[in-house]
Amino acid sequence: MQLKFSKWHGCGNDFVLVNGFNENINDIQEHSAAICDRHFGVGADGVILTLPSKTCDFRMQIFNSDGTEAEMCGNGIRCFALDAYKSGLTDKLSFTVETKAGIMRPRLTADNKASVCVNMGEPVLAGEQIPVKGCGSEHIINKQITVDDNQFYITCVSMGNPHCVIFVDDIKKIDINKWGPVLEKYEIFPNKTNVEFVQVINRTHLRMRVWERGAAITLACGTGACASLVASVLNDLCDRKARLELDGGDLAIAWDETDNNVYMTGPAKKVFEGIYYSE
Ligand SMILES: N[C@@H](CCC[C@H](N)C(=O)O)C(=O)O
Repeated sequence: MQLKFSKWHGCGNDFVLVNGFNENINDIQEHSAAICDRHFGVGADGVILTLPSKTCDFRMQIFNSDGTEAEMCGNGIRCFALDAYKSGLTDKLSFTVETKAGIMRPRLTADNKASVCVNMGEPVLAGEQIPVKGCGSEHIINKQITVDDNQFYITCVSMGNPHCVIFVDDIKKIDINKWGPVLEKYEIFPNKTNVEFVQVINRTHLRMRVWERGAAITLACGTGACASLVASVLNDLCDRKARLELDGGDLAIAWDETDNNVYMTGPAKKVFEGIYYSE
C-alpha cells in the first residue's frame, strides 16, 4: 500500500489527511492505527478522508488513532476545509460537508484564509440521543456519579459525538491519565465518551483539557470545546460566547441564541506532505 497524504493540525490536534478523490482508500480504516502510530507510522491523533458526496460539496470521514470511526471532528473539519480549498478541490470559501453527525458548514475567514469558522449545528442534550443509558429524554446537567469511590458532577452534550464535561477548580490538579480512560468507558456511556475537564477562568474564558475517546489525551478537541461551552452555559458558568483555552491553542466558540447552532472559529495549518508505505 502506498498513500499520498498531507499532515495538518488544528491547535495541535493533528491529522493525516488523505484525498479520497485520488487515492485508493478501500481498506484505510484497518491501517489507521498504524498510520497514527508516533513511532512506527506518520504519527497523528486521527486519519481524515476527503470524499465525494451525493448531497453536499464533500463528505468527511474520521478515524481515531485507535482505528475506531468517529461521527465528527471539530479541529479536523477546519483542516479538511482549508485543505479542500488550498488543494484546488473547490474555489468556494464556504461550503457544505456531509459527516456522520450531519451536515457541517465551514467558512474560510478573510485573514489569509488561515482560520476557519464552522457552523457545528445544534447541540444534542436529550440523554438517550447522546447517548447516556437509562435517562430517556432527560438532560444530564451537573449530575452526580460515583466512579471508583470518587464523586464527579457531569454534564453531557453531543455535538454529533458524545462528550462528558466535568468542571474543576484547578485543572492542573486533575489526573487525566487516571480518570480519562475510566470515564470514557464508564457503564452509562454505551458508545463510550470524550471527557472534558473545564476550569472556568471567567464568564468569557474557559480552560479545557481533554481525554478523547479512541485517541487518549490530545492537545485540543474542537467538538469538545463546543460541548464545554454549551455545558458551561447550561450550568450558568459562562456567556454564550467564550474563548476556549486548550493545551495547543485557543478556539472561539459561540452558541447562537437565535438559531441554536454552535459556531467554532480557529486555525488550521498544513505542516508537511508525504507518502505512507505499508506491506
Ligand atoms: N479531536 C476531535 C474529535 C475526534 C473524535 C473523537 N475522538 C470521538 O471519538 O468522538 C475534535 O476536534 O472534535
